[in-house]
Amino acid sequence: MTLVTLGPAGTFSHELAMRLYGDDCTLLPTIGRIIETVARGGTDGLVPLENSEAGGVGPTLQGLRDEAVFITEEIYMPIRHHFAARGDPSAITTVFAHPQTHEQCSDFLDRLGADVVHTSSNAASARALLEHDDAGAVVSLSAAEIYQIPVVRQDVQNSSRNVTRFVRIASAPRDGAGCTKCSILIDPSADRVGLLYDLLGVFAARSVNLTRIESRPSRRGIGTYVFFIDFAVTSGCGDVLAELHGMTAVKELGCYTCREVPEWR
Ligand SMILES: O=C(O)C(=O)C[C@]1(C(=O)O)C=C[C@@H](O)C=C1
Repeated sequence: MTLVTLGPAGTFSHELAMRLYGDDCTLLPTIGRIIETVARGGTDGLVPLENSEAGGVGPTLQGLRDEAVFITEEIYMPIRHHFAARGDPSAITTVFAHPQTHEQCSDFLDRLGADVVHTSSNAASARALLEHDDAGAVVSLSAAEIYQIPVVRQDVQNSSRNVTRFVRIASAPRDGAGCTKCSILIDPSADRVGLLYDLLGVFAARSVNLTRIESRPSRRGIGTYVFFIDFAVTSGCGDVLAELHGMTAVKELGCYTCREVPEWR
């Protein structure tokens, strides 16, 4: 089966897809298109979900909310960013960087003081550099190698423990075997006193451990939110889901296995 992930060649998503699943990848330019393609069926996808420094990846959270896709595996990968430049690095006035990368390398980029131009991926940043003699770009090592651009400074990420959590997505949920975590999206149609307290109380009452909660705008106007919730698989999970369904709108985003990949090089 071919796997769809973020292109062009040399993104972290592409690098991880090749490490885990081999060469058979279809590369698309946006996360939104990857998720739409997976929802149509026939292929799985690999997308970034959150980063230890920059938090949730907006287009992935949006796609999980809007499309009929399910998480089937989560993968944690350490992320190292490098600064590449053509020409004199001290004369650079423009740097190409993906928005997530910008946040993960904000200390370095702020100190550099150049204008940051956002791109659609780290590989797109490397490609943009090919067309500009006097610019810089923040790129992955694979992108620097593929597009043959010189790295002038290694490891420009804010934190040496920079990790991105990727998810494999499919058009159908996986069966429960071996799953360690589940994700849901809660969309409370109306705000009321104690709503979040009541929702979280359902987990506490069954001793189910919440591993993440993230609120995102509902897109129904300012001040209304939806909640992305991850929780560990334990015996009380089925009861938690049944109870939540009785209280509010819940979208089940899948239960999945977990793996961590080591730093590559
Ligand atoms: O642009 C890439 O290389 C990607 O694979 C995307 C992405 C992301 O959006 O989080 C993946 C890993 C890093 O956190 C930075 C960028």
